Amino acid sequence: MDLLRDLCRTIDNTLLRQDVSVVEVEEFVSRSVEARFRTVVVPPWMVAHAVSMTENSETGVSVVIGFPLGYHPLGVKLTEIDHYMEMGAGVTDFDVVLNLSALKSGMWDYVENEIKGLSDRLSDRVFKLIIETPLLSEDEIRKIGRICAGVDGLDYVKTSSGFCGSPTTEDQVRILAETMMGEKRIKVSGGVRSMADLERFVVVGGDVFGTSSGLSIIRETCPVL
Ligand SMILES: O=C[C@H](O)COP(=O)(O)O
Repeated sequence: MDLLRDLCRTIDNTLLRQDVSVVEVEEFVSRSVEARFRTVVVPPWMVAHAVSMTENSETGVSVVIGFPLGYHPLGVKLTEIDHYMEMGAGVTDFDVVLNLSALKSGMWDYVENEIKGLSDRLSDRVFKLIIETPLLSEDEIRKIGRICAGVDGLDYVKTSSGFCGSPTTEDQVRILAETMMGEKRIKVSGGVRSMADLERFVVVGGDVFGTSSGLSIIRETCPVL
């Protein structure tokens, strides 16, 4: 049972479908709190509700920023962040999508300044940067990995929004882990569907996992949950 508990503490259980109803989110948050998942990730307009539902539990709330495409100006992302900061410490984690358009344009200074600007604003929260590895070349993963490794206050590099059309692969995680050499933790997300997926990503360097299959993954081990 301890192993199962440790496993749940590595999972940000995610429900971000565009057409999800309030009732579905409520059921999802209740079950996630029972399972003691690390955090729940819900549509932004229901974050305040999730915060009230997770109060006094071991489960935090992650909010997504600039989601899912990431190409909002930095000022817009910061305004979004401030909106959730006002909800208090119950919004524990911020998962922010990087500006991939700037990255693909070779605007590495812009990219680095964006990450630093976000990190300054998120100094007292868990800051995860979504870099969308399925859309990046090996060189680009290495370059963004090196930048991320050098930014104080960035807690996790997260592989994918889960909305980019392709899953995260083991190779992408391995390259990222090699490049960052333990300087930042890695949240693997986008296509993590089973315990076997989770295990293969642990082997290549995943520390925590974002998945919309959290409950079915733990039910592989404990069917009563
Ligand atoms: O952050 C997590 C992702 O949105 C989940 O992606 P997934 O639906 O592929 O599990």
